[in-house]
Amino acid sequence: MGRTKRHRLRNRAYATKKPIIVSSELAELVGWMRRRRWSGPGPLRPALFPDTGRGLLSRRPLRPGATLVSIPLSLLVSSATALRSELGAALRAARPAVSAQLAVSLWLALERRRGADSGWRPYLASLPSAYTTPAYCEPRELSADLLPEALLSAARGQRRLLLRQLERARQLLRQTSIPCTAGWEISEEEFRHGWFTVNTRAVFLDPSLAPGLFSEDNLALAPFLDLFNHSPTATMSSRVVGDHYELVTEDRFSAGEQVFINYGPHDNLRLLLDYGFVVPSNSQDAVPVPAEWVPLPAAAQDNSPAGDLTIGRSGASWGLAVRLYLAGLTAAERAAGRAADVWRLAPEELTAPSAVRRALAALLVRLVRHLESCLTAQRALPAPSDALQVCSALLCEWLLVLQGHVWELARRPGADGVVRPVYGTRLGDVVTVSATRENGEECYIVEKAAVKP
Ligand SMILES: C[S@@+](CC[C@H](N)C(=O)[O-])C[C@H]1O[C@@H](n2cnc3c(N)ncnc32)[C@H](O)[C@@H]1O
Repeated sequence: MGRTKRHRLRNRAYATKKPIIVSSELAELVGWMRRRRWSGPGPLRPALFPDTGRGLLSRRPLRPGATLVSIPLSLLVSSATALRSELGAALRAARPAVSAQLAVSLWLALERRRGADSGWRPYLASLPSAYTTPAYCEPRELSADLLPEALLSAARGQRRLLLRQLERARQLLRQTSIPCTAGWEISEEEFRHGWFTVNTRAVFLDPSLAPGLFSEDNLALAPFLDLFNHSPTATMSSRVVGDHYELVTEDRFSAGEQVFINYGPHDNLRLLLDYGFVVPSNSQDAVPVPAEWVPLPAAAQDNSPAGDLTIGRSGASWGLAVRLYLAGLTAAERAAGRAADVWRLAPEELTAPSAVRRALAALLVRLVRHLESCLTAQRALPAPSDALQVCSALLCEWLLVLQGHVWELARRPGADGVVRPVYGTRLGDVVTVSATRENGEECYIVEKAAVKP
């Protein structure tokens, strides 16, 4: 199906809020798989869903224990497939050894290049033409105005990794003499498509089932099975029965409902980076706090264990609570050995002292303001990429997490007459965004404990 038709269908799905059956789009894939000993889609039917895009719908009620799909192992694409291809000799000779992801990505790019001559064409045609991981953001979108630090550095890291792997892929191709690759310098776009096809769609596979070069080789693409979308609440398992790879659900689905599987207990940042989407109200979500926003006095650094600096639905992570606690100790308290308490106190005990509560209240407001400012800058962009729009969705989810702890109470004029927001927090403190300091930073004043936690 062409891009325009797919867009039209998607718009219709969003407008009607009902799934739209798209089996015909995948009829070629299904027919091709059937000719390769696949028994067929069984109770499933591809459909376009309003909230999650293309996925699989159940045609009849499914009970816990039902086998969702059973795919012949011969249809899985793993590094073993790449090793059996004309890339095999170069992959075997590569030093240091390449990763399974690189081998499969390169194999995919090569098969796409073969076009109609590829024996895998129906599968390749079923793949999305682009993805929405941050590596698909426009270069100008990877900026500190638009993305908070944790997301920006992860996105930049993803791009650097991609470019390094592209360089290796190019070296490997130069060592082959495959007719269709003569004079071909694989482009960043071709390689990126292969890389994120693997990233967003591969399943884990026991290496003994598809022995490859790589001892840690545990990924495989599974045609049709890779149409399942993710739900954090889905429970399922995989197994190999004879020469088939199967997924078994532990959930119940009614007829006409989308059937989900579970990609793992990922927070939304991980889902965005690895798969290019976020889940609304993801219970795993936690908002990263830049380390430089919680500086530690030199004397406290020895007692600071490594740990996540995040704020989740239940409050500050242990690592963040420890840092705030250590930063809030007076010299006398430190001299009295209070820093060692961090090893035995729970997060809520660490954040109980008023100095810590006040620092946390100011931090919460600073984070809210920072995310809002990134979102405002994103919305002002004339043509944001699809990938940046998913980044916006992540920031909105993060704001929702923070809004469980802090909210705008009122707006009132300060001593200088300028009207500024005042925030209430679950810590019982009121935070005012005060005037900007000389160095340009906003300054947050914690005024009084007025709001009951
Ligand atoms: C294994 S594929 C699933 C099939 C895919 N939707 C398709 O059209 O081919 C994984 C991709 O599906 C999308 N996806 C999966 N679960 C989702 C969800 N709960 N919400 C939105 N998109 C989801 C993401 O783009 C992800 O990278």
